[in-house]
Amino acid sequence: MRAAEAAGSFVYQPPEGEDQEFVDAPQQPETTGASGMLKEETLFSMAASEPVPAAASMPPTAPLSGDLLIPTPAAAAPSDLVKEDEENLLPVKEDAANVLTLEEDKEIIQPGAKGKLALGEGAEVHLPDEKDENLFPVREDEENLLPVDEDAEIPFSRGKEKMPVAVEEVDDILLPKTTDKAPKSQDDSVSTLKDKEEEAEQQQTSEAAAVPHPSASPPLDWDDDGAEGWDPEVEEMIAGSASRPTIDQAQLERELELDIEKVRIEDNIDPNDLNLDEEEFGDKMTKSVAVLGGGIGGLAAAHYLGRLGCCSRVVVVEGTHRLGGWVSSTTHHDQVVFEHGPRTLRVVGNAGMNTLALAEELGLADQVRGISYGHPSAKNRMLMVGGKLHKLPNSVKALFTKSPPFSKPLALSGVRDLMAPKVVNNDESLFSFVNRRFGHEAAKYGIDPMSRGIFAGNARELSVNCIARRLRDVEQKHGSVFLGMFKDRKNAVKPDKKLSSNELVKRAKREKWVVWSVAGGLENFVKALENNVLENNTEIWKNMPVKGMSKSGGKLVIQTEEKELEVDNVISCLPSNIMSNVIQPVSPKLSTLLSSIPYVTVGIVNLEYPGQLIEEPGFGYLVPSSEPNRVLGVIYDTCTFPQGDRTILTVMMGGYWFKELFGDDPSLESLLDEALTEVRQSLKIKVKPTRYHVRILRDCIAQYVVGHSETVDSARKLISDMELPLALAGSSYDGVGVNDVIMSAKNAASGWPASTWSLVVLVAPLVVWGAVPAPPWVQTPASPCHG
Ligand SMILES: C=Cc1c2[nH]c(c1C)Cc1[nH]c(c(CCC(=O)O)c1C)Cc1[nH]c(c(C)c1CCC(=O)O)Cc1[nH]c(c(C)c1C=C)C2
Repeated sequence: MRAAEAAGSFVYQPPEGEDQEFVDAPQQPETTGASGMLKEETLFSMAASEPVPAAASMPPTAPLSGDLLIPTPAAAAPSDLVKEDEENLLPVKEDAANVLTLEEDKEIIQPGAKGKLALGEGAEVHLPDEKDENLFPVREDEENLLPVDEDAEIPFSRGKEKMPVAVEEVDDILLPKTTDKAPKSQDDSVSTLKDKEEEAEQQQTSEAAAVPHPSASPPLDWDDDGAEGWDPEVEEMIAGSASRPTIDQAQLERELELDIEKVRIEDNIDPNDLNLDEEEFGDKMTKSVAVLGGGIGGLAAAHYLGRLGCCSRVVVVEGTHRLGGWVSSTTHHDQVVFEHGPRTLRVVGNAGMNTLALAEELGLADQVRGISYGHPSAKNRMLMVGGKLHKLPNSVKALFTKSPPFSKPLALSGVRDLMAPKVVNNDESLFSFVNRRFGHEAAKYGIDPMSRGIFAGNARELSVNCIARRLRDVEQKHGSVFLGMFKDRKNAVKPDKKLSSNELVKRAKREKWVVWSVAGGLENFVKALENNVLENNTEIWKNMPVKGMSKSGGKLVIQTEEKELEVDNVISCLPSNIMSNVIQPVSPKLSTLLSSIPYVTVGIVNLEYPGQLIEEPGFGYLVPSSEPNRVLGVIYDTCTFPQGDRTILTVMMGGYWFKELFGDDPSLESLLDEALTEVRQSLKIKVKPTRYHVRILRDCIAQYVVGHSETVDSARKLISDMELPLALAGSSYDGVGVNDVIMSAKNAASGWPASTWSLVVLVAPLVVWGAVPAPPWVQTPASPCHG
């Protein structure tokens, strides 16, 4: 269960006869995920002639699109729309642990908003009023234009002209813990703070701002980081294409101990295939396993357990009515898809290949849509600096040319790295590392926006040791990153041979995909995973938030509101902040460690406009934290996957700066206003969106701050010392990307002790996202995006 999933959702359905006023009124209820699966051409090459339904064509009973914040006891509703009066609230029962349960299938009249609410998947609501007919007409006319004058009030402003706000909040109602960082000083303006920080950072050239973590242990040796043995029979087993192997455990152990390095380099082991020795495997045949959390990690863990066929019982325990966690897609009545969380998956690296292989296994091969290396979305990554969009250099030649906002050719950063002195430390921030090795601009316009695009986080706090460990390790070993990567290239993680030979992976290589998604939205991946897991006789308990855990002999007992579950093993794919509460009765120390991992909240606004409005096609743009813009970045969704003659954008905001910029509890309308202002000012899009969707993802991305590796290692060591039959998996520990989460779940399911090894995969997104093309040392044959 994810924090957000505890919130539940509902759909607003206006009374008959009123909805025809809305141009975005769907002709049939919107769906999420596979239930709204699209045909190939629908999502990715929707006929250009397909009109956005006009107001007059709307059937009277059509539900309206848009989402509404869910008023929960733990998270005060940030929208007037639901705060207005008590009667507007959904009928809920609040249980002992402050968990909101929605009474499904009920419709209630919402007097304040002239409509009735009905529960349903997709958390949709639209609150019409008399003025709605004026909103969002499809035809272009004067009224569609937003005022150009920046000071002028835009027609979306709250209190002026009431808009049919389509909003939704996904809140952590189990643990209303806010870890967003407040500004260091309430009195200091953001820019003053930034100026001071920049001054200090510019001076800091050879001194690392190493911040040793209180529990810091000596850095792990890279070479110990995950390579053990490999047995082809075992690999066959985990791949599901062989019957249960007979393994000579002693021989396997000898091989593991004697030749770790050789095996790793020459045979491309799949570390996930380890630990399936006969004894343990035989043992597992009778074991029951609870998988906590039905996000992508929990489902993947259940899938791999099912594939191993080694457990007597597998139960996925999910706290909400839906699966998939932050992966969430809405399919509208006209088949237009909005993504509210992750939307594309990387191909690069073993973790990338593993997800592709999983997609194939799930029967999704012909639903997969790849974006090739030469595609504008793959090539054109932009930065918004000084109110202007700057394309990041995307060729080797461009590295030797001065390209704004960089004041010098980027190649000079490499030269600087060759000369900058090595600084010995245990860990430091990403910003500090890049600043001292590659210079201030590389930090300011490179790692800073990248950290916002991946972690929605602050590069000045994220850990280099954890996120770009290999770069730091080679610096420590060889004194320079470039030199070190070159000298150390043999030790780079090799592409897994078995994964490389997967048909879908081969296709991705052939077609040089960089990223991919699934027709109808990424949530269809979740649905396919769910179906697969159910076929394997895994039980899925929904609406069953985990309240606590206790030990019973060698077993663990999972407590939910309704029942208890005693199992031999537990794989927790819960976010660490939730798991921290669950594990408290078993180990307060473990609970404290887990609660120390911070999270950030992201505001997501999907905007849809008629026609093609993007002048320079690309993936979208990121905004460095030094810029005054109030958003993290904007994604050009329909540049990546066109959906007919419309432009769909996603504006991302908040993250580390959420509270500082928007307060604890901003209204969803205010976030919509922020998004529209950004799009108007930066992209000069002045027409009204025809459809939009606002969502706040509370505590959605774990922040791997300086010392994170030590925290995770300590947590896992404690579990091992206490001999708890528990594995920690998911985005709190081994990487925040979907690929990383799936790999982490696979490791947990196969019993391979998770370690910081898997964090190396995090280097890949940095390259994918880099201000520079991948240097030769990361151009592995498994990386089709880099040829
Ligand atoms: C909820 C918002 C998220 C932001 N980052 C992530 C989420 C879920 C997680 C994430 N985003 C990316 C990565 C690395 C690549 C990967 O592992 O898949 C991770 C872990 C990269 C990324 N960021 C954005 C997109 C469209 C992608 C994938 C495509 C690509 O690399 O080309 C956009 C984006 N995400 C966030 C922001 C602020 C942002 C801004 C434009 C936060």
